[in-house]
Amino acid sequence: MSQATQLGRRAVRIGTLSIGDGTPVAVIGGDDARWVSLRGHHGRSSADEVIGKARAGWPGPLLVEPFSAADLGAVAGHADGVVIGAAWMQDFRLVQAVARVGLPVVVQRGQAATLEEWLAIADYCAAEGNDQVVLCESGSRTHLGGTTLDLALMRAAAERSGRPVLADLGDDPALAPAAVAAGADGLLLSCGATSEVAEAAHEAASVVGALVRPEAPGSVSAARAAIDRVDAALATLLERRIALAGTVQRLKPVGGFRGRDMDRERRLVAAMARRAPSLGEARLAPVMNAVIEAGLRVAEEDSRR
Ligand SMILES: O=C(O)C(=O)C[C@]1(C(=O)O)C=C[C@@H](O)C=C1
Repeated sequence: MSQATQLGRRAVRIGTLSIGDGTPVAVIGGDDARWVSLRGHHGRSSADEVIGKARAGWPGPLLVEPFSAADLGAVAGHADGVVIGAAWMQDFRLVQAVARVGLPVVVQRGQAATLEEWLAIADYCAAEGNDQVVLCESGSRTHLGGTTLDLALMRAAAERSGRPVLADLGDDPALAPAAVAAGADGLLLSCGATSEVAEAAHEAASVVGALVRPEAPGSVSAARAAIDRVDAALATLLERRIALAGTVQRLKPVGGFRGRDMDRERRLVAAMARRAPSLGEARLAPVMNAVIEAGLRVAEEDSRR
């Protein structure tokens, strides 16, 4: 997605969390926001109790998936946003009632819903005067069993609607990097996601996000947080580069500082300068010299072990 398309999109605020519009990829069910589902309780638990407990344990942005419209009073009192669950997506009365609460709405795509049907639910909310809608791709039933995420559909929803989109990863962070690369503004984890799952999703959001998503921070702290994500990507790549440079040293007839190939170094700096034109060859050369020498030192230390 081009930066222009991204910046032209309608960001949605859920409590203190902003989703879309040049903001970092959010992890919901992780560090950025939490959610609870009253569906899991089959409407048997008191909404007030379940939401109150969630609120007591988490001061940040909180979303709630209601079991029915009867829960919406409690939701309005304690939550920052409402999730319309995939199984409920075409319950038009519930959708209408949820939209009227006035909180931001996350619309999960029903397992068999088409793009048109999904986008129509967002329009339903807008027709009720609530345009704070985020679309969440929650997967379709397929021959693989369970549900299979359709990241192309998620991307099409973002492009067609201009609304922020989430990828529902449940308890499996394996597709987190792909979802971020496909343009997800946020990753939705299951309500009970473990800290390992949340950490993996957060890592993908930071590292892959830094590579593929331009951000538009508007404050020093937001710009520093964006720099931290870029540094996380840089460190990941540097670690990988050190390992590969070590492999070359072992494979070359003469490795280490003695086998240095300055012509190769000049060529790689020139190639990098094409991707980093603001630095250019002259400024990149000392940076890469330091990186290469650090790699050679690590390789020589490793060879002595
Ligand atoms: O390509 C090589 O021959 C390497 O040894 C790798 C490497 C590098 O880190 O990229 C390191 C030293 C050489 O002078 C050139 C490049």
